[in-house]
Order: sequence, then C-alpha cells, then structure tokens
Amino acid sequence: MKVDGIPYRSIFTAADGRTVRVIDQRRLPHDFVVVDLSTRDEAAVAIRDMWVRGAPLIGATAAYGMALQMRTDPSDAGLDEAWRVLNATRPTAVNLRWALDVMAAVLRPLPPAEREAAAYARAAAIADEDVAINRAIGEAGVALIEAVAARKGGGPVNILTHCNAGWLATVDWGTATAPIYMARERGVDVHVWVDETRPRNQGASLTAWELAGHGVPHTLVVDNAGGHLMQHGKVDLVIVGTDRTTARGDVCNKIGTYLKALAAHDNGVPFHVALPSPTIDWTVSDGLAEIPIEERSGEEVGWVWGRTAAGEVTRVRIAPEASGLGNPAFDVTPARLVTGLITERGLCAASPEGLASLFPERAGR
Ligand SMILES: CSC[C@@H](O)[C@@H](O)C(=O)COP(=O)(O)O
Repeated sequence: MKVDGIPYRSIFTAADGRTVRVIDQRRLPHDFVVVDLSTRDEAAVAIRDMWVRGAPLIGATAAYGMALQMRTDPSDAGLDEAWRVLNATRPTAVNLRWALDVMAAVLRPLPPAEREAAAYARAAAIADEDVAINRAIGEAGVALIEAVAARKGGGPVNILTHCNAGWLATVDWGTATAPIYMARERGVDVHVWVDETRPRNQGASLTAWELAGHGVPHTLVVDNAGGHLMQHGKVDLVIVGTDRTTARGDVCNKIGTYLKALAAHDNGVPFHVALPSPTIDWTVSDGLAEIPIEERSGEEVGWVWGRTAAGEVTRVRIAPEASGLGNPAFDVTPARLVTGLITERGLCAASPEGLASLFPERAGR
C-alpha cells in the first residue's frame, strides 16, 4: 500500500539484496521510520519487541531472520539455533512456526554453501505469496460488503474491526482490511469503526493511520463502544483477523475479539474472520484448551505512549504504582460465534467441514 503516495511493503530487502528492511511500527502514527535488520538476533528482537507484529508479518520476518542466519552460519547447528531463537520470540501466532518450518524444510537438504541464496529466495517467495493470498482474501471478502451495500440500498456499509489486521500486519493488503480496500476501490461506500485496542493501541496507532492514508472513512472508538454501536444498528458487519485458527474453526485473535463476537451474536451482526491458510493450525482443534496465549508485560497496561501537545513522544503512567497489572494479549472466539471465514480460497463456515471443503489436502491430517 502507499505511504505519502509511495508504494511500500511492510518488509523488503535493501539494494544489497541481503539487509532486511521493516517499518518500525512502534513509532507509528507519529513517525514513519524504516529500520534495517542485519542479523538473526535483530530479526528476533524486532518480532519480540513488536517493531513488526501481526501474524503474517511475524512469519515473513522470521523467514528473513533465518536467511540472515544463513549469511553467517549456514551449518546444521546454525539452522537449528535460528529455528529455536526465532520460534521463542512470540507464542501465539502460528505463522511464526509455519514459516520457520517451511524455511527449514527447504534449507536442510542443501549443502551449507547453497543455503544463503536459497534462504533469501524462499523468504522472498513467502512474502510474495502473502501478498497474493491477501489479495485473494480481498476478492473473496468484498462480496460480503457488496451484498450489504445492495441490501441497504444507500448509505455507508459500517464495518467494525479490532486490532490491526491491515497491510502493516501482513506484507501487503492486510487480511481484514483487504476486502475493505477493495470495496473502496470499487466505489462502495464504506465506513470503518476502528477499535483502539488497548493496551498496545494497534487500532488507534496503526489501523487508523492506514485507513487515513488511503482515504477510507473511519471513526476511532474505545474498545468498549462496539456493543453499544451494534445495539443501535450502527454496525453492519464485523471483520477481524486471526493469529491462529484451529481445524474446527475456533479463532484466536487480539484480546477483546471474543467480546466483540459475543456482542455481534447477541445483536445478529455477522462476525467474519479473514485469514491466510498459514494461520490455520491443523494440529489443534479446541482453541481454548490448546492455543498458548501470550502474557505480555504489565508495563503495557500501566503506561501509555503518546505525543504531547509540545510534540514530544513519551509515555505516561495511568495506574497506581501499587496496582497489579495483567496483560493477556489474545483470546479465543469459539467457532459457534463466527459467522464465516474468509480465506484465499473463498468463504467457508467456521467448522471442520467448512475448512475441509476449502483445504481438503490438509483436513484430517
Ligand atoms: C492479519 S493480522 C491478524 C492478527 O495477527 C492481528 O489481528 C493481531 O492480533 C495482531 O496482534 P499483535 O500483538 O499486534 O501482533
């Protein structure tokens, strides 16, 4: 997508073809800064400390982290260590493990001297595939928005989204936002309710920034506003992303997603989840019991970052020093609350049968 008119991906290589460049998402929306990752450990820090985030981009960064490792130590031991170090960065998004497994499967059979070139080629392919997948998700999902527009016969289609499942969370297009960007391109009147997404505020800092950059009408709301908006008929459709979807269609996404699904269910609002197939974890079924939920530092809850009226970007404390601070970063929405899944192969029910109908080669394995 574009930043100030210039097309960008969220991850790419520098002119040397080896240095990896990412947008430092901690600095948005105040500053747009591209940073270089030159070592495997820098890639690991970028994922762990959320310079990059969002399941598909975490996967792509891990793939390039593996390539960075191959520059300095392409041995079997180096390969194993890179897998271990990168896989330990964040626990919930399954795209991380998926990308590392894809890279390891390509690299392990090769002699070490050939691994660096192969690693960069495969990492680039993972990034390109992500762009194609998200474009296909957009093409599948735009039909949902167009159907609402046709039914309403006028006025904007109001879509609520949570966290950032936009182009910044992927390599390009986004998952939840791809249908929105495409609807906009086709001239459909859309308006997006953007949940701020405490504590990291991915909605306020990233989704709102993205949508503003592409002229998509949107309104930033506090996380707790969604139920009220739905009760008053102000949400036509919810579309969110996911960090891990189980084989039976349970969906793990940013904390607070479950509450939006409950409110949508109670108010008869369709609740859709957009996902690239690498986000499906075919090895797990019961999302509540089986998906590891990242517990992040309470510092993120006790403090907020922002820009002061004087222009300084700083953080301020909002909780008493004496209070305990809890920070579960994701929750699981059971399949029964999900109206449908939007994948690169089309729409399906959030059920074992629904997923199997689109991915017969993976189901039941
Ligand atoms: C297409 S991104 C889907 C999810 O990764 C996204 O909704 C999300 O929860 C991101 O969490 P984050 O903690 O910012 O990595």
